[in-house]
Amino acid sequence: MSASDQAQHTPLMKQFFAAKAEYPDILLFFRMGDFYELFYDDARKAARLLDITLTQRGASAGAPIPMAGVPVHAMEGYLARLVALGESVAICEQIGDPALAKGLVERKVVRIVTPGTVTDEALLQERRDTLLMAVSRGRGSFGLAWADLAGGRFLVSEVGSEDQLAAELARLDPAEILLPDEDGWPPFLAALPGLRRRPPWGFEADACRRQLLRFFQLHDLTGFGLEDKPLAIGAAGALLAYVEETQKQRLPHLTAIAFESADDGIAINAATRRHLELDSRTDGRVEHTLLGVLDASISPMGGRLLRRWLNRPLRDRRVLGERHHAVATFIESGAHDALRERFRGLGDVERILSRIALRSARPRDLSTLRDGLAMLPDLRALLAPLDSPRLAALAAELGEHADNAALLARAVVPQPPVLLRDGGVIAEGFDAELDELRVLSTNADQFLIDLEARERAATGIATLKVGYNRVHGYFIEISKGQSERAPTHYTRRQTLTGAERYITEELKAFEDKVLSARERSLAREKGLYEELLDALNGRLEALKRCAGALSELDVLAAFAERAQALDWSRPELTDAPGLRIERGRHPVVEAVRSEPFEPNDLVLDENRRMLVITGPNMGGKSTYMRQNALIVLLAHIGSFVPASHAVIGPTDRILTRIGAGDDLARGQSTFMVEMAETSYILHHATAQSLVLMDEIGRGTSTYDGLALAEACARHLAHHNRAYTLFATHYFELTALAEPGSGIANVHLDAVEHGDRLVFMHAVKDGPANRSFGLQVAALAGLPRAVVEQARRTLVELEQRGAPTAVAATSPETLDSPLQFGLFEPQPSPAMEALAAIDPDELTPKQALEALYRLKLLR
Ligand SMILES: Nc1ncnc2c1ncn2[C@@H]1O[C@H](COP(=O)(O)OP(=O)(O)OP(=O)(O)O)[C@@H](O)[C@H]1O
Repeated sequence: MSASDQAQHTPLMKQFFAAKAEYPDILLFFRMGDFYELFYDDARKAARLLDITLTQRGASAGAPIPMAGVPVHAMEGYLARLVALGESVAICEQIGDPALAKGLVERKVVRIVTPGTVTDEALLQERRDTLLMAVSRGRGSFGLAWADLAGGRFLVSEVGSEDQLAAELARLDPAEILLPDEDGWPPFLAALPGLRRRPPWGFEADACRRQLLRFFQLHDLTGFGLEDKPLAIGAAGALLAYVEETQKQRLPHLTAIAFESADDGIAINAATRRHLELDSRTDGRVEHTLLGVLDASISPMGGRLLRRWLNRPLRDRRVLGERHHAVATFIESGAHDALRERFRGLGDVERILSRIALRSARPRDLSTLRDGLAMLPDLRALLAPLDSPRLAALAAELGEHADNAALLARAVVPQPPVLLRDGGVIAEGFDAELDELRVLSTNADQFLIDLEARERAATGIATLKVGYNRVHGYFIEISKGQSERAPTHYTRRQTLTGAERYITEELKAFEDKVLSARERSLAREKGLYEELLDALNGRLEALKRCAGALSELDVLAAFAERAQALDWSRPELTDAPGLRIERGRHPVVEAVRSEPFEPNDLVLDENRRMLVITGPNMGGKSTYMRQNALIVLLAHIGSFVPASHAVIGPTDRILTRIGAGDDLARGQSTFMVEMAETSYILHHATAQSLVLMDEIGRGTSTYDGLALAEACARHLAHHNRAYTLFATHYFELTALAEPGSGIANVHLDAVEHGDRLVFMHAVKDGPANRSFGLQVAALAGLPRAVVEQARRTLVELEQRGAPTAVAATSPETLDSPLQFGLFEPQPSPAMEALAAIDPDELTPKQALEALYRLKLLR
């Protein structure tokens, strides 16, 4: 629509176009009375996304205007849906009172809601961070900044490759991503929801550095460890500019930037995260995930911290050792039960503090904070006798906060109303002036009752009433029939069908006094509330530390509860390379199964780096592999583990290749995905990595698959020297386990009981001897005729001697290329003789002689 077109529009639509011009890319909610209306393309888009009716509004500039609207009272729900879809919304309000406005009421965009910057309780998920992220780019490397505005956290990092960028995006799962508006970004980024392109100069390091210095009021960024990190600075600056632009207010709760080094965590790439189903399943559901089993935290902030920990296992054995020790201390003392009981009344202190900083805290936020702070002495007393360095440190971090607790206890009524608007939040006795104003307005009721009685007596009209209405104020009401008897000093104020309303000098004077007292009392209360927020903001840093300590205590207490309830044990993290797990279990499979879970051991060390795992389908190969990865992961977040004992050496990465469906969205076939993931593993696995390979080569023809699987196994064992669990259906690979090769065979088993197949689920040394593929297929309900046909084909194949053994593997031969010739039929004199015979040329006698000759050649 051109400017000249717009000139012909109605004044209202002109106002709309002016507001829309400032926010061309996002939806504009335009307040009109009890509705927020959307027009033109916004209306079409909202109608589609929110399933609301697309209508038309009159005509402007000669054409009807497409329009859709949402009622003001239901706005939060619609906003929540839009931000969940990655959409942003500018909210344009009516400024001033429409009743008083001459002509068009003034309107202004007062708030911008974007998926990554929301802080309203109603728009956030309780137990999941909502992150805004910015990504900057250098030569082959990237700077990342992410902020959790609702939690008051701001972090940055730098990564050296697209793969690492993808891994970080998968880990952090931001709701909104800011990218410089340039070409050449990897395709996986373009597909993410909540993507927002920003001018590239906004990511420029020097300008961003200045901006950060201004925002944090610093002289240099060394305190944040950022001085030599231009990419991180560029991302942080771009992020901050966007936040300031959209929030239109101060952000005192962003007090620092923390640099997160990738080396501090165990690297887990996007595929591995998906395969291990840490906090969501491949089908997107969250039940039956590791988080589902592990998260026994009570407060929402504890839940969020636990999820953060789970997604970033650490390598620092000192930190982890302290966590394990804290969990053990809880279990020994039983103190976690009492602590958890207290936490039930805790509330989301972390987010409340952010709302206090952003000045959007509601009265009940303050009472929740008050009750939380009042708990601190009790919590500290529970922690005091415990002998654990981490718990002692957390008790100190909690702080005293006696002054804050006392202030809130004095200031806020025990159960405040939802909104400050109607008053009644600040407690009696907190402020003398407020108390006085309140007495005035409360005494009003008695005054009116007295007045009514007096006037009834004076006039003799028993039905005379004193009342109040918002437009006309106080009045004396006399029914029509009696109105003749109204005294002369009554001035008529309003005539109704059945009654007349009057005012008197006395009532008017009273009205002025009371109304102003009520107004002043509300204003006073608002002022006091603001002062209260100021006071709390002055102590924000210490309060935030307290919230952090509360969250961590909640998580550690939850670990203790889980360890006890599920019979998990304290893992041992050592310098010695390798992995020894006794009676390990899969935490999720165990939780879901009704029958008992069969525990299994695992030993991997310098001389036993790879296990080739064979066994029937459904035998438990995948479960066994994953349970070991999950045990390693749990140990590295500070949790106990589902095993009777686990000793775990240094681990830098967990890498998995586990079958999943086609990645049709990215146009890749199953085999392509399989090979891409395998390639990533072969390029990244080190001698400290734990690698799970499940059925490599299954996605292609038998020979190709076998050849690839074998070559990958050799590479992992010899070049990467990673600790590898290699599950396969190719029995040929069991031949890799030669003495000195560092490779060993283990297998799972099943036994047939008549028609039934019983899976033992126990991992035993050595290769499997049968696959039971047909039995499992029959169990799965394949038609009997098909299974019978398959059985006949199998017998034939076995008689023909289909692929059998791979060359024996010794360290010397590990490097040699795969010998394809092994799989081809060996030349045999009998076969050659047979090929030379033409049956049509032979007499019966010659045929018989030929047969005798062939028998001799065999
Ligand atoms: N140790 C165990 N104890 C009890 N049940 C188990 C155990 N391991 C596996 N199971 C059960 O067996 C099922 C199949 O296990 P899993 O998927 O690991 O088999 P698989 O050998 O990888 O099969 P496939 O080769 O078909 O992929 C699991 O869903 C689980 O219910």
